[in-house]
Amino acid sequence: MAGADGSGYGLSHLPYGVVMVDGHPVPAVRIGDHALDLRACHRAGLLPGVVWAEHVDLTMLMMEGADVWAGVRAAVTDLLSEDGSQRPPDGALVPLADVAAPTMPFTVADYVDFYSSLHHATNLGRLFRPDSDPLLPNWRHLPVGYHGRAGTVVVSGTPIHRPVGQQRPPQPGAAPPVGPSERLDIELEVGFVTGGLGTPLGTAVPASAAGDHIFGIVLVNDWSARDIQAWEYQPLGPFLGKSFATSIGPWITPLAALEAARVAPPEQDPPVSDYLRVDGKWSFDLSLEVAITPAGTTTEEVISRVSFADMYWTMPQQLAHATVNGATIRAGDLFASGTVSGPERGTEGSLIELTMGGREPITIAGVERTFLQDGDTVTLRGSCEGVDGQPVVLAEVTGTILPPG
Ligand SMILES: O=C(O)/C=C/C(=O)CC(=O)CC(=O)O
Ligand SMILES: [Ca+2]
Ligand SMILES: [Mg+2]
Repeated sequence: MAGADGSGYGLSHLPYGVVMVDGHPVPAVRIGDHALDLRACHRAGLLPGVVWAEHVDLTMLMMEGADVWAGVRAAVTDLLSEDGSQRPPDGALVPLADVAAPTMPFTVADYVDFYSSLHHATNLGRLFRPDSDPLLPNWRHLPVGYHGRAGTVVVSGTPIHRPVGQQRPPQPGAAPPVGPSERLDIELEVGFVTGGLGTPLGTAVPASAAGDHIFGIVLVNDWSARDIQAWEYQPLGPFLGKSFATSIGPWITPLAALEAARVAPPEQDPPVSDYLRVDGKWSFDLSLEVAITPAGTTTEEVISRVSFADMYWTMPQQLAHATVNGATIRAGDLFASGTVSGPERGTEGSLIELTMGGREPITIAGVERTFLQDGDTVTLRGSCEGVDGQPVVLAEVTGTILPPG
Protein backbone atom coordinates (compact mmCIF):
# COMPACT_ATOMS: atom_id res chain seq x y z
CA MET A 1 0.00 0.00 0.00
CA ALA A 2 1.25 3.50 -0.83
CA GLY A 3 3.14 5.12 2.06
CA ALA A 4 3.77 1.87 3.93
CA ASP A 5 7.28 1.34 2.52
CA GLY A 6 10.00 2.28 4.98
CA SER A 7 7.54 2.55 7.88
CA GLY A 8 8.48 -0.82 9.37
CA TYR A 9 4.94 -1.97 8.55
CA GLY A 10 5.17 -2.64 4.83
CA LEU A 11 3.95 -5.61 2.79
CA SER A 12 6.69 -7.94 4.03
CA HIS A 13 5.61 -7.47 7.67
CA LEU A 14 1.79 -7.52 8.10
CA PRO A 15 1.55 -8.08 11.87
CA TYR A 16 -1.74 -9.10 13.51
CA GLY A 17 -3.53 -7.16 16.24
CA VAL A 18 -6.95 -6.02 17.41
CA VAL A 19 -8.54 -2.63 16.78
CA MET A 20 -11.81 -1.06 17.89
CA VAL A 21 -14.34 -0.66 15.07
CA ASP A 22 -17.58 1.07 16.11
CA GLY A 23 -16.77 0.24 19.73
CA HIS A 24 -16.20 -3.47 19.02
CA PRO A 25 -12.79 -5.22 19.02
CA VAL A 26 -11.97 -6.88 15.68
CA PRO A 27 -8.91 -8.78 14.36
CA ALA A 28 -6.76 -6.61 12.12
CA VAL A 29 -3.49 -6.45 10.21
CA ARG A 30 -1.29 -3.37 10.39
CA ILE A 31 -0.10 -1.76 7.14
CA GLY A 32 1.80 1.54 7.49
CA ASP A 33 -0.29 3.83 9.66
CA HIS A 34 -3.51 1.95 8.87
CA ALA A 35 -5.22 -1.18 10.15
CA LEU A 36 -6.98 -3.59 7.80
CA ASP A 37 -10.23 -4.79 9.41
CA LEU A 38 -10.08 -8.57 8.93
CA ARG A 39 -13.68 -9.08 10.01
CA ALA A 40 -14.87 -6.89 7.15
CA CYS A 41 -12.58 -8.75 4.72
CA HIS A 42 -13.76 -12.14 6.00
CA ARG A 43 -17.44 -11.14 5.77
CA ALA A 44 -16.77 -10.16 2.14
CA GLY A 45 -15.55 -13.71 1.52
CA LEU A 46 -11.96 -12.64 0.94
CA LEU A 47 -10.19 -14.65 3.69
CA PRO A 48 -9.96 -18.39 4.49
CA GLY A 49 -10.91 -20.05 7.80
CA VAL A 50 -14.31 -20.38 9.45
CA VAL A 51 -15.48 -18.18 12.36
CA TRP A 52 -12.24 -16.67 13.69
CA ALA A 53 -12.81 -13.21 12.24
CA GLU A 54 -15.96 -12.70 14.36
CA HIS A 55 -14.03 -13.30 17.58
CA VAL A 56 -12.99 -10.38 19.84
CA ASP A 57 -9.27 -11.15 19.55
CA LEU A 58 -6.78 -13.32 17.62
CA THR A 59 -7.18 -16.44 19.76
CA MET A 60 -9.47 -18.24 17.29
CA LEU A 61 -7.24 -17.33 14.34
CA MET A 62 -4.39 -18.86 16.31
CA MET A 63 -6.51 -22.01 16.80
CA GLU A 64 -7.06 -22.34 13.03
CA GLY A 65 -3.46 -23.48 12.55
CA ALA A 66 -0.57 -22.92 10.16
CA ASP A 67 -2.39 -23.59 6.86
CA VAL A 68 -5.04 -20.94 7.56
CA TRP A 69 -2.36 -18.47 8.77
CA ALA A 70 -0.51 -18.93 5.48
CA GLY A 71 -3.76 -18.54 3.53
CA VAL A 72 -4.78 -15.37 5.39
CA ARG A 73 -1.31 -13.87 4.91
CA ALA A 74 -1.37 -14.62 1.18
CA ALA A 75 -4.88 -13.16 0.81
CA VAL A 76 -4.03 -10.02 2.83
CA THR A 77 -0.85 -9.54 0.77
CA ASP A 78 -2.95 -9.71 -2.38
CA LEU A 79 -5.55 -7.27 -0.99
CA LEU A 80 -2.90 -4.72 -0.08
CA SER A 81 -0.65 -5.05 -3.16
CA GLU A 82 -0.88 -2.30 -5.79
CA ASP A 83 -1.21 -4.99 -8.46
CA GLY A 84 -3.30 -7.41 -6.38
CA SER A 85 -6.32 -9.20 -7.83
CA GLN A 86 -8.71 -7.91 -5.13
CA ARG A 87 -9.24 -4.64 -3.21
CA PRO A 88 -10.15 -4.33 0.49
CA PRO A 89 -13.90 -3.74 1.01
CA ASP A 90 -14.96 -0.10 1.44
CA GLY A 91 -14.14 1.21 4.90
CA ALA A 92 -11.93 -1.78 5.82
CA LEU A 93 -8.74 0.29 5.90
CA VAL A 94 -8.89 2.36 9.07
CA PRO A 95 -6.32 5.04 10.02
CA LEU A 96 -4.63 3.93 13.26
CA ALA A 97 -5.20 7.44 14.59
CA ASP A 98 -8.95 6.73 14.50
CA VAL A 99 -8.89 3.49 16.50
CA ALA A 100 -8.57 3.37 20.26
CA ALA A 101 -5.35 2.77 22.18
CA PRO A 102 -3.55 -0.58 21.70
CA THR A 103 -5.75 -3.52 22.61
CA MET A 104 -4.61 -6.87 24.05
CA PRO A 105 -4.23 -8.98 20.88
CA PHE A 106 -5.05 -12.45 22.30
CA THR A 107 -6.06 -14.28 25.45
CA VAL A 108 -2.88 -15.57 27.06
CA ALA A 109 -3.40 -19.25 27.86
CA ASP A 110 -0.20 -20.19 29.69
CA TYR A 111 2.88 -18.04 30.13
CA VAL A 112 6.41 -19.42 30.43
CA ASP A 113 9.55 -17.34 30.75
CA PHE A 114 12.91 -18.86 29.86
CA TYR A 115 16.44 -17.81 30.87
CA SER A 116 18.16 -18.39 27.53
CA SER A 117 20.84 -15.70 27.30
CA LEU A 118 24.23 -16.98 28.39
CA HIS A 119 25.35 -13.44 29.20
CA HIS A 120 22.26 -12.61 31.26
CA ALA A 121 22.39 -15.91 33.16
CA THR A 122 26.07 -15.36 33.91
CA ASN A 123 25.51 -11.77 35.06
CA LEU A 124 22.53 -12.66 37.25
CA GLY A 125 24.23 -15.71 38.70
CA ARG A 126 27.07 -13.47 39.86
CA LEU A 127 24.67 -10.96 41.40
CA PHE A 128 22.23 -13.38 43.06
CA ARG A 129 24.69 -16.16 44.00
CA PRO A 130 28.13 -14.53 44.36
CA ASP A 131 29.59 -17.51 46.22
CA SER A 132 28.84 -20.18 43.58
CA ASP A 133 29.45 -20.73 39.87
CA PRO A 134 27.30 -18.20 38.00
CA LEU A 135 25.87 -20.93 35.72
CA LEU A 136 24.24 -23.81 37.60
CA PRO A 137 25.14 -27.32 36.30
CA ASN A 138 21.83 -27.70 34.38
CA TRP A 139 22.11 -24.46 32.38
CA ARG A 140 23.89 -25.76 29.28
CA HIS A 141 21.77 -28.96 29.24
CA LEU A 142 18.25 -27.56 29.19
CA PRO A 143 16.52 -24.21 28.65
CA VAL A 144 15.79 -23.19 32.26
CA GLY A 145 12.42 -21.47 32.72
CA TYR A 146 9.58 -20.72 35.13
CA HIS A 147 5.79 -20.63 34.74
CA GLY A 148 4.52 -17.05 34.98
CA ARG A 149 1.07 -15.59 35.48
CA ALA A 150 -1.00 -15.48 32.26
CA GLY A 151 -3.68 -13.21 33.74
CA THR A 152 -1.28 -10.33 34.39
CA VAL A 153 0.14 -10.15 30.87
CA VAL A 154 -0.92 -6.69 29.69
CA VAL A 155 -0.70 -4.76 26.45
CA SER A 156 1.82 -1.98 25.83
CA GLY A 157 0.73 1.35 27.32
CA THR A 158 -0.82 -0.19 30.45
CA PRO A 159 0.54 1.69 33.52
CA ILE A 160 2.40 -0.53 35.99
CA HIS A 161 1.76 -0.16 39.72
CA ARG A 162 4.86 -0.58 41.86
CA PRO A 163 4.41 -3.94 43.60
CA VAL A 164 4.30 -4.32 47.37
CA GLY A 165 5.76 -7.41 48.98
CA GLN A 166 7.81 -9.14 51.58
CA GLN A 167 11.56 -8.55 51.46
CA ARG A 168 14.70 -9.95 53.00
CA PRO A 169 15.03 -9.15 56.74
CA PRO A 170 17.75 -6.62 57.60
CA GLN A 171 19.55 -9.31 59.59
CA PRO A 172 19.08 -13.09 59.79
CA GLY A 173 16.25 -13.99 62.17
CA ALA A 174 14.59 -10.54 62.04
CA ALA A 175 11.06 -10.12 60.69
CA PRO A 176 10.93 -9.52 56.93
CA PRO A 177 9.74 -5.99 56.07
CA VAL A 178 6.66 -5.64 53.85
CA GLY A 179 6.48 -2.62 51.57
CA PRO A 180 6.75 -1.17 48.08
CA SER A 181 9.59 -2.64 46.03
CA GLU A 182 12.63 -0.37 46.00
CA ARG A 183 14.39 -2.39 43.31
CA LEU A 184 11.83 -2.34 40.48
CA ASP A 185 13.42 -3.50 37.22
CA ILE A 186 12.71 -4.36 33.60
CA GLU A 187 13.63 -7.32 31.42
CA LEU A 188 14.00 -6.93 27.66
CA GLU A 189 12.67 -10.10 26.04
CA VAL A 190 11.20 -11.53 22.83
CA GLY A 191 8.26 -13.92 23.18
CA PHE A 192 6.62 -16.36 20.77
CA VAL A 193 2.95 -17.31 20.76
CA THR A 194 1.69 -20.78 19.83
CA GLY A 195 -1.45 -21.74 17.91
CA GLY A 196 -3.35 -24.80 16.73
CA LEU A 197 -6.07 -26.86 18.38
CA GLY A 198 -3.81 -27.95 21.24
CA THR A 199 -1.51 -30.92 21.56
CA PRO A 200 -2.88 -34.06 23.30
CA LEU A 201 -1.78 -34.59 26.89
CA GLY A 202 1.12 -37.02 27.01
CA THR A 203 2.63 -36.06 23.65
CA ALA A 204 5.78 -34.04 23.04
CA VAL A 205 6.31 -31.46 20.28
CA PRO A 206 9.51 -32.42 18.44
CA ALA A 207 11.91 -29.50 17.96
CA SER A 208 11.69 -30.11 14.20
CA ALA A 209 7.91 -29.40 14.25
CA ALA A 210 8.14 -26.11 16.14
CA GLY A 211 7.58 -23.98 13.04
CA ASP A 212 4.06 -25.42 12.62
CA HIS A 213 3.07 -24.32 16.12
CA ILE A 214 4.50 -20.79 16.27
CA PHE A 215 2.02 -18.06 15.24
CA GLY A 216 4.38 -15.13 15.73
CA ILE A 217 6.52 -13.05 18.06
CA VAL A 218 6.14 -10.00 20.30
CA LEU A 219 8.44 -7.88 22.43
CA VAL A 220 8.02 -8.61 26.14
CA ASN A 221 8.92 -6.63 29.27
CA ASP A 222 9.09 -9.02 32.24
CA TRP A 223 8.84 -6.38 34.99
CA SER A 224 10.78 -7.67 38.00
CA ALA A 225 10.92 -6.56 41.66
CA ARG A 226 14.45 -7.62 42.58
CA ASP A 227 14.05 -7.23 46.36
CA ILE A 228 10.86 -9.34 46.45
CA GLN A 229 12.48 -11.86 44.09
CA ALA A 230 15.74 -12.17 46.06
CA TRP A 231 13.91 -13.11 49.28
CA GLU A 232 11.25 -15.45 47.83
CA TYR A 233 12.89 -17.32 44.95
CA GLN A 234 14.64 -20.26 46.61
CA PRO A 235 13.91 -23.12 46.21
CA LEU A 236 10.98 -22.87 43.75
CA GLY A 237 11.88 -19.90 41.55
CA PRO A 238 10.36 -16.45 40.90
CA PHE A 239 6.81 -15.96 42.19
CA LEU A 240 5.38 -12.56 43.27
CA GLY A 241 8.53 -10.68 42.24
CA LYS A 242 7.50 -11.18 38.61
CA SER A 243 3.78 -12.01 38.59
CA PHE A 244 2.45 -8.48 39.13
CA ALA A 245 2.69 -7.50 35.43
CA THR A 246 4.29 -8.50 32.12
CA SER A 247 3.88 -6.18 29.12
CA ILE A 248 3.68 -7.25 25.45
CA GLY A 249 3.42 -5.44 22.13
CA PRO A 250 -0.04 -4.97 20.56
CA TRP A 251 0.93 -6.33 17.09
CA ILE A 252 2.15 -9.91 16.62
CA THR A 253 4.80 -10.29 13.95
CA PRO A 254 4.24 -13.53 12.00
CA LEU A 255 7.17 -15.94 11.81
CA ALA A 256 6.86 -15.61 8.01
CA ALA A 257 7.90 -11.93 8.27
CA LEU A 258 11.23 -12.91 9.87
CA GLU A 259 12.62 -15.10 7.07
CA ALA A 260 15.37 -12.63 6.11
CA ALA A 261 16.45 -12.25 9.76
CA ARG A 262 17.16 -15.96 10.29
CA VAL A 263 20.74 -16.82 11.26
CA ALA A 264 22.43 -19.96 12.52
CA PRO A 265 22.29 -20.29 16.32
CA PRO A 266 25.52 -20.21 18.34
CA GLU A 267 27.23 -23.56 18.77
CA GLN A 268 26.18 -25.42 21.93
CA ASP A 269 28.88 -27.03 24.03
CA PRO A 270 28.46 -29.67 25.42
CA PRO A 271 26.16 -31.24 22.78
CA VAL A 272 22.52 -31.25 23.84
CA SER A 273 20.14 -34.21 24.36
CA ASP A 274 18.61 -35.67 21.19
CA TYR A 275 15.18 -34.14 21.84
CA LEU A 276 16.79 -30.67 21.87
CA ARG A 277 18.63 -31.07 18.54
CA VAL A 278 17.36 -28.87 15.76
CA ASP A 279 18.60 -28.04 12.27
CA GLY A 280 18.26 -24.78 10.46
CA LYS A 281 18.58 -21.09 11.11
CA TRP A 282 16.55 -20.78 14.29
CA SER A 283 18.17 -17.63 15.65
CA PHE A 284 16.87 -14.25 14.55
CA ASP A 285 18.99 -11.17 13.97
CA LEU A 286 16.70 -8.64 15.63
CA SER A 287 18.17 -5.34 16.83
CA LEU A 288 16.69 -4.56 20.23
CA GLU A 289 16.87 -1.54 22.51
CA VAL A 290 15.69 -0.26 25.89
CA ALA A 291 14.82 3.44 26.28
CA ILE A 292 13.80 5.30 29.44
CA THR A 293 12.16 8.68 29.95
CA PRO A 294 12.87 9.53 33.60
CA ALA A 295 10.05 10.99 35.71
CA GLY A 296 9.87 14.77 35.49
CA THR A 297 11.57 14.94 32.08
CA THR A 298 10.36 14.64 28.51
CA THR A 299 13.70 13.35 27.24
CA GLU A 300 14.07 9.73 26.31
CA GLU A 301 17.47 8.05 26.30
CA VAL A 302 18.43 4.63 24.96
CA ILE A 303 20.29 2.80 27.75
CA SER A 304 20.94 -0.55 26.06
CA ARG A 305 21.28 -1.96 22.54
CA VAL A 306 21.62 -5.67 21.87
CA SER A 307 21.12 -8.27 19.13
CA PHE A 308 18.77 -11.22 19.67
CA ALA A 309 20.97 -13.35 17.39
CA ASP A 310 23.23 -14.94 19.97
CA MET A 311 20.66 -16.30 22.42
CA TYR A 312 21.97 -19.71 23.52
CA TRP A 313 18.64 -21.59 23.43
CA THR A 314 16.30 -21.29 20.42
CA MET A 315 12.50 -21.27 20.15
CA PRO A 316 12.21 -24.90 18.88
CA GLN A 317 14.39 -26.08 21.76
CA GLN A 318 12.26 -24.14 24.24
CA LEU A 319 9.06 -25.67 22.82
CA ALA A 320 10.52 -29.20 22.71
CA HIS A 321 11.72 -28.84 26.29
CA ALA A 322 8.42 -27.43 27.58
CA THR A 323 6.57 -30.47 26.16
CA VAL A 324 9.09 -33.32 26.59
CA ASN A 325 7.20 -34.43 29.72
CA GLY A 326 3.92 -34.61 27.79
CA ALA A 327 2.58 -31.20 28.86
CA THR A 328 0.13 -29.71 26.36
CA ILE A 329 0.43 -26.46 24.49
CA ARG A 330 -2.59 -24.43 23.40
CA ALA A 331 -3.45 -21.48 21.20
CA GLY A 332 -2.34 -18.35 23.02
CA ASP A 333 0.50 -19.85 25.05
CA LEU A 334 3.23 -17.22 25.45
CA PHE A 335 6.85 -18.36 25.70
CA ALA A 336 9.27 -15.53 26.47
CA SER A 337 12.97 -15.84 25.68
CA GLY A 338 14.39 -14.62 28.95
CA THR A 339 16.28 -11.37 29.25
CA VAL A 340 18.36 -10.57 26.20
CA SER A 341 21.85 -9.41 27.21
CA GLY A 342 25.08 -9.27 25.26
CA PRO A 343 28.66 -9.65 26.46
CA GLU A 344 29.63 -5.95 26.49
CA ARG A 345 28.67 -3.05 28.75
CA GLY A 346 25.63 -1.25 27.35
CA THR A 347 24.09 -4.45 25.93
CA GLU A 348 22.41 -5.65 29.14
CA GLY A 349 18.63 -6.13 29.11
CA SER A 350 17.96 -5.21 32.75
CA LEU A 351 18.82 -2.40 35.18
CA ILE A 352 20.23 -4.83 37.75
CA GLU A 353 22.93 -5.69 35.19
CA LEU A 354 23.39 -2.16 33.83
CA THR A 355 23.96 -0.83 37.37
CA MET A 356 25.93 -3.81 38.77
CA GLY A 357 23.22 -4.79 41.22
CA GLY A 358 22.36 -1.16 41.98
CA ARG A 359 25.89 -0.33 43.13
CA GLU A 360 26.81 1.81 40.09
CA PRO A 361 24.05 4.27 39.14
CA ILE A 362 23.73 5.26 35.48
CA THR A 363 22.71 8.66 34.14
CA ILE A 364 19.61 8.67 31.96
CA ALA A 365 18.67 11.96 30.26
CA GLY A 366 20.66 13.79 32.93
CA VAL A 367 19.00 11.96 35.82
CA GLU A 368 20.73 9.37 38.02
CA ARG A 369 19.06 5.97 38.27
CA THR A 370 19.67 2.53 39.70
CA PHE A 371 16.15 1.03 39.67
CA LEU A 372 12.87 2.56 38.41
CA GLN A 373 11.21 5.53 40.11
CA ASP A 374 7.49 6.33 40.01
CA GLY A 375 6.78 8.27 36.82
CA ASP A 376 9.58 6.65 34.77
CA THR A 377 8.52 5.41 31.33
CA VAL A 378 10.25 2.38 29.79
CA THR A 379 10.02 1.57 26.07
CA LEU A 380 11.36 -1.56 24.37
CA ARG A 381 11.93 -1.55 20.60
CA GLY A 382 13.06 -4.08 18.03
CA SER A 383 13.54 -4.36 14.29
CA CYS A 384 15.06 -6.45 11.52
CA GLU A 385 15.14 -6.57 7.74
CA GLY A 386 12.21 -7.95 5.79
CA VAL A 387 12.41 -10.27 2.77
CA ASP A 388 12.05 -7.26 0.43
CA GLY A 389 14.87 -5.31 2.13
CA GLN A 390 12.35 -3.02 3.86
CA PRO A 391 12.52 -2.68 7.66
CA VAL A 392 10.31 -4.84 9.87
CA VAL A 393 9.62 -2.98 13.13
CA LEU A 394 8.26 -5.00 16.05
CA ALA A 395 5.49 -3.21 17.91
CA GLU A 396 7.07 -1.28 20.78
CA VAL A 397 6.28 -2.09 24.40
CA THR A 398 5.93 0.86 26.73
CA GLY A 399 4.84 1.32 30.34
CA THR A 400 4.94 4.04 33.00
CA ILE A 401 5.49 3.28 36.69
CA LEU A 402 2.74 4.35 39.11
CA PRO A 403 2.85 4.25 42.94
CA PRO A 404 1.42 1.10 44.60
CA GLY A 405 -2.30 0.74 43.79
O1 LIG B 1 19.23 -16.04 38.28
C1 LIG B 1 18.17 -15.87 38.90
O2 LIG B 1 17.93 -16.36 40.00
C2 LIG B 1 17.10 -15.02 38.34
C3 LIG B 1 16.98 -14.75 37.05
C4 LIG B 1 15.97 -13.80 36.58
O3 LIG B 1 15.38 -12.99 37.25
C5 LIG B 1 15.73 -13.75 35.12
C6 LIG B 1 14.46 -14.30 34.60
O4 LIG B 1 13.30 -13.91 34.80
C7 LIG B 1 14.72 -15.12 33.43
C8 LIG B 1 15.20 -14.25 32.33
O5 LIG B 1 14.52 -13.25 32.04
O6 LIG B 1 16.23 -14.54 31.71
CA1 LIG C 1 12.42 -12.75 32.61
MG1 LIG D 1 6.49 -10.90 34.63
